[in-house]
Amino acid sequence: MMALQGKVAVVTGAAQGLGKGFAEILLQNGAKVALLDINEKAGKELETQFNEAYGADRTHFYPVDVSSDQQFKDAFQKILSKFGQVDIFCNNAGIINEKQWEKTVSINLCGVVRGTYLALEHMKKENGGQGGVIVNVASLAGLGPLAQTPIYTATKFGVVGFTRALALASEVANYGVRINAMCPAFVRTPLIDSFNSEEQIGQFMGLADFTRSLMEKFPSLEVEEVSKGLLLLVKDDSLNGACLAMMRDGAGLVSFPKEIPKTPVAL
Ligand SMILES: NC(=O)C1=CN([C@@H]2O[C@H](COP(=O)(O)OP(=O)(O)OC[C@H]3O[C@@H](n4cnc5c(N)ncnc54)[C@H](O)[C@@H]3O)[C@@H](O)[C@H]2O)C=CC1
Ligand SMILES: CCCCCC(=O)/C=C/[C@H]1[C@H](O)CC(=O)[C@@H]1CCCCCCC(=O)O
Repeated sequence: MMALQGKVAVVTGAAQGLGKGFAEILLQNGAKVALLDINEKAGKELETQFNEAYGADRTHFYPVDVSSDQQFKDAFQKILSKFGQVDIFCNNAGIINEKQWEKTVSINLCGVVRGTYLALEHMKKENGGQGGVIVNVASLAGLGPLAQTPIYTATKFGVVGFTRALALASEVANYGVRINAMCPAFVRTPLIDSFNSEEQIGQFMGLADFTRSLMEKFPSLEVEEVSKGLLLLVKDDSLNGACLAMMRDGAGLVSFPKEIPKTPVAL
């Protein structure tokens, strides 16, 4: 089990919702945490709140839009200057916006790739790094389709595929870095209001009742429950390439088929 005392973590989308919960559980377990978010006001307020609760200088906020390469790189350098190292990197920032779908891809998928490559470059043993762990936040919608949000679904399938491929690369090439994904069902955060917003859902608003019925099938999780899942993926040294599915009735590591299950067809 990886001990978190003295480790340095980075969490994107940390100003509210799941990111805030992830940052807090890492602080509670002894890590220092760099908070990254596009929302500067909420981020700075959270920095003050966390430093008061967990000790001065345990946390610092960096304003970053994960869809900007430059902002991400500049912040990473500042984090290294302040904290000296990065051991844990959680790519959590994400949005639902089917209307501005290219923006959604740039944040949910490209943002995860940007953060992962920055972290990997620093952590990789072949570059003189100390190893570490990266956790990418996907969704249950990265394992099965959510009809109301095809672009969101595509980005989350992308996050799962990217994570699994890179985890395999890390194993084969011995990077010394573990890369895992989280796939929670609905979680009680401001994000789930998006399903009722025409601004964000656009042409798929007619499917709102369908999503509502799914929410009955997958009752919302609380941030604190999902945060325990992050801690597991960070601490358990045996996990690389793992996808943790989390639902109200329990969590589990997803078993992916070794062979493609298929029904034969005549061609
Ligand atoms: N709430 C839910 O039902 C579920 C959420 N997720 C995923 O969890 C992650 C976090 O979601 P929530 O906490 O629910 O959302 P949220 O909307 O409560 O928080 C998202 C945070 O990300 C920040 N953010 C948005 N765009 C950004 C950008 N370009 N750069 C930096 N920060 C940015 C926001 O300012 C906000 O602080 C997302 O990736 C989401 O897809 C996964 C499964 C379920
Ligand atoms: C271990 C199991 C994998 C099971 C995958 C699964 O159950 C997928 C379910 C989806 C189903 O195809 C139809 C759905 O809508 C399910 C996804 C529910 C997504 C909740 C995501 C919420 C969010 O990201 O905001």
